[in-house]
Amino acid sequence: MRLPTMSTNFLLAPILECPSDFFQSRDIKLAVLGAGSVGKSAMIVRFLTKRFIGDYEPNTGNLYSRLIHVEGDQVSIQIQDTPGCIQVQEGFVQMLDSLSRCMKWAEGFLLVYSITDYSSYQSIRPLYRHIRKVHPDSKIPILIVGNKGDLLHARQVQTNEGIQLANELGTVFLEISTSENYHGVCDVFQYLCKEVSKLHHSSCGDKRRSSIIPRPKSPNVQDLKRRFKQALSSKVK
Ligand SMILES: Nc1nc2c(ncn2[C@@H]2O[C@H](COP(=O)(O)OP(=O)(O)OP(=O)(O)O)[C@@H](O)[C@H]2O)c(=O)[nH]1
Repeated sequence: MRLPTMSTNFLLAPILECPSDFFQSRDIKLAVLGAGSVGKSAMIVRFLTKRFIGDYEPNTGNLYSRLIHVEGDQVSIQIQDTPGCIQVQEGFVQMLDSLSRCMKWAEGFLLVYSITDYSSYQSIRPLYRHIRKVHPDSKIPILIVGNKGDLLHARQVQTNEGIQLANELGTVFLEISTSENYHGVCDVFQYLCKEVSKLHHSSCGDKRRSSIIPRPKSPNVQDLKRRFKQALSSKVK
């Protein structure tokens, strides 16, 4: 097969410079964080399998990869489950190195507390600040989730407190029950995937715009005629 000649190379150049993910979307990388046994693993498994599985080994940080549909498009997602052993001291998060690495890696975050555990709610603000420090770009999507919404008799965090916190931090908030409502869990992940995909598309648009090579100006017709005449007259001489 013949390779493209110079002129077709010129046409291809701007396209080849665009990263391949312009045509095929990149993986969506999400992290689920929360202090204590707030239901992180249960939420992820519920979203990916539709099943609520009650008992998990204390989580050491599983990474889940799946193909899912977001607004009709198939996308590949990776979800990092994280250990709940996050300590908050004087408003600052103490965490393992692996968790810090995960924070850098992720492009969208679910911050989960349990409505039955006030201290898990109190850790959301420091976690949020930590993410903002790692990602100073304010666009990174973060969603606050109050889980275990079915355990009303054991409620320690009022729905209003979740809403207020989200308003204060400028994020979105949802109260859900992983055990009782698959759709709530699904909404949470779908929302985050959509937000991350929007960012992918806008960043690819920016890269594409900056990678387009300006097209050389084509000589105008008068100029071509003049050069043609010149060439002819020099041959006649
Ligand atoms: N009633 C009720 N229980 C839940 C819900 N979500 C999770 N659980 C239970 O809460 C416990 C902890 O859930 P996990 O998913 O292991 O929590 P985790 O945040 O991953 O915990 P770590 O591994 O300690 O980080 C389990 O017994 C779950 O069955 C819920 O919506 N309602």
